[in-house]
Amino acid sequence: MQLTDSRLFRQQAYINGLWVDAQNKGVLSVTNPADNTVLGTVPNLGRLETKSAIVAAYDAWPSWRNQTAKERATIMRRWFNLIMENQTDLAQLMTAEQGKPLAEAQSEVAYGAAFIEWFAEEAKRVYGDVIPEPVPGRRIMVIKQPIGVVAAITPWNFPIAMITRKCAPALAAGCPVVIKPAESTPYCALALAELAERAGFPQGVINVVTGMPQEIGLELTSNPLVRKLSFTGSTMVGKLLMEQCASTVKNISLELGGNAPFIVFDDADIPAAITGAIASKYRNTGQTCVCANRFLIQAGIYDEFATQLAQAVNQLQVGNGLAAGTQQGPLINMAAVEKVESHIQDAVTQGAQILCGGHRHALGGTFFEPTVLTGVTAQMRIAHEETFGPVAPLFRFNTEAEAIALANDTPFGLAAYFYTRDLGRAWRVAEALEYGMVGINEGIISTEVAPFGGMKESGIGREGSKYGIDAFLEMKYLCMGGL
Ligand SMILES: NC(=O)c1ccc[n+]([C@@H]2O[C@H](COP(=O)([O-])OP(=O)(O)OC[C@H]3O[C@@H](n4cnc5c(N)ncnc54)[C@H](O)[C@@H]3O)[C@@H](O)[C@H]2O)c1
Ligand SMILES: O=C[C@H](O)CS(=O)(=O)O
Repeated sequence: MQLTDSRLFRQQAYINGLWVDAQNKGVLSVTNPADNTVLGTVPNLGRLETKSAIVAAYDAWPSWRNQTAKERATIMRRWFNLIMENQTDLAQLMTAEQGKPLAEAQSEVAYGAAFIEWFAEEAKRVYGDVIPEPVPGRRIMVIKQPIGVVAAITPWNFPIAMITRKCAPALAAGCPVVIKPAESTPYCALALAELAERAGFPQGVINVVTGMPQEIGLELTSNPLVRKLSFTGSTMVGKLLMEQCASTVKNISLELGGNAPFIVFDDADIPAAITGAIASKYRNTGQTCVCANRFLIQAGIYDEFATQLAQAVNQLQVGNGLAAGTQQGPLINMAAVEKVESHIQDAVTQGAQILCGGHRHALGGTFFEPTVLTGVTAQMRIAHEETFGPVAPLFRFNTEAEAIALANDTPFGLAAYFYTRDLGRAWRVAEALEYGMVGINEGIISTEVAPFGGMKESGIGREGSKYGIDAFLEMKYLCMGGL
C-alpha cells in the first residue's frame, strides 16, 4: 500500500474531533485478504467509548442543525472535492483492506463521493407545506427537521460507499453521525473522517468508532440519545439490531441481504445478457448485495447462454487487487470461501454440473476460481441462500409465468434483472417481480440519483435519490390559531 498522503492512514478512532485509543489500549488487527499480512491495528472500543461518541454527537447537533442548508452544503462540497482529490490513495487503502481490484476501488470512491455531491444539493431542497386551512382563523403548515443523532453501521464489501450513502443525507439534513465500520475494513472510514476534518466539519458532527461490533452495537441501539439507526449488512444482523432498537423505539433504515434473479428470455440479446451477467455476478468477486445470485435461463437458449457465459468467465483474471489487469480479487476471509464451497458441493451432490471453475484457486488463500454451474434446481441451497462469491448457478425454465414464480420464490427482495426485447414482456415482468430494484437489459443499475433498497427481508427504506434524505427528517405539523 503506497499512499501519497500518509496522514490518510489512521490507526485510531475519531471521537469529538480527536484521534483516540481504547481506554484499555485494546486493539484489533486488520489484515490484507490477498495475502493475510497485517496492515495495522485499530482501537477495540467498548460501550463507554461508544457512549462518549454518542454524547459528542448529541452536543454537536444544535450548532450543526442551526447552520443553514447552504452552509452545510458548502462543507459537504469541500469534503466531496477532497475525496476526489485523494481518490488514488483511498483506492489503495480500499484494495489493501477489502481486496477488490484497484479499478473497482477507484470506481467505488467516485460512487461514494457522488452521494456527498448529490445530498449537498438535496440539503437545500428540504421543503415543507402550507395547507389550506379547514376552518377560518387558522394556518396549517408542515415543516421538516433533522431527526437527531444517527448511528450508522456498515459492511466490509463497500467500505466507502456504504458509509457515504447513509452519512451524506444524514449530514445534509442536519444530523450528526456515529459510524461503526466493519471490523475488517476500518481504514477507509477513518480516512473519510480525516478528510471530513479537513473539509471543516465541526468537532462531534462526524465520529468513527472501531472495534468488535457486539458491545458497540448494544450502546448504539439502546442509548436514548441515538434517534436513528441506519444499518447495511446481513439480514440476520439486521433482524437483531431491529430487536435491540425496540427498547427506545428508534427510527431504523435497513439495507440487507439479497438473492437476485437474473432472467434471460429466448428473445433476449444474448451477447448483451452475457455482458450484463459478468458485470452483475462477478463485480467485487461476487461480494455485492445486488449480485445476480440465480440465473434463470429460458430453455430455448439455455445451452447457448451457458456455453458463452463459461467462455467469458474463463477469461476473468484472478489475482491481487493491486496487480494490473486483475478482475477478480480474493474473498474477504476463509469463512466466505467455505460458504462458496458448501454451495457448490451441495449443488453437485444433488445433480448439478461444474461447467467451469468450482475450486479454490491455485493462488491459494481466499482466492477462488470463477465458477459456472449448470443443472441447478430450486431444491439446492444456492437457490435460497446468498452465495456472496463468484458462482453463477444456471436454472432452466420454460414459460414467463414459471420464471416469475421462480424469481419471487425467496424471502429476499432487493435487486432483480431480466433480458428481453419484447416491450410487453418488459412491463409484465418488471411489475410482477417482488424486488425494490429491477434492471431491464442492464446488469449494473446502482446510482446516487435513484432510490436504492429492497422489500421483504431485504430491508426497510431507500438510500440515495431525492427520497434518501427523508430517512433523516422528522415531519412536524404546525397549527397556528387565533388569527
Ligand atoms: N442492501 C445493501 O445495500 C447491502 C449492501 C452491502 C452489503 N449488504 C449485505 O451485507 C452482508 C455482507 O456484509 P457483512 O458480512 O459485513 O454483514 P454483517 O451483517 O455481518 O456485518 C455488517 C455490519 O454489522 C456489524 N455487526 C455484526 N454483528 C453486529 C452486532 N451484533 N451488533 C452490531 N453490529 C454488528 C458488522 O461489524 C458490520 O459493521 C450481505 O448479506 C450483503 O447482502 C447489503
Ligand atoms: O453491496 C451492496 C452495494 O450496495 C452494491 S452497489 O455498489 O450499491 O451496487
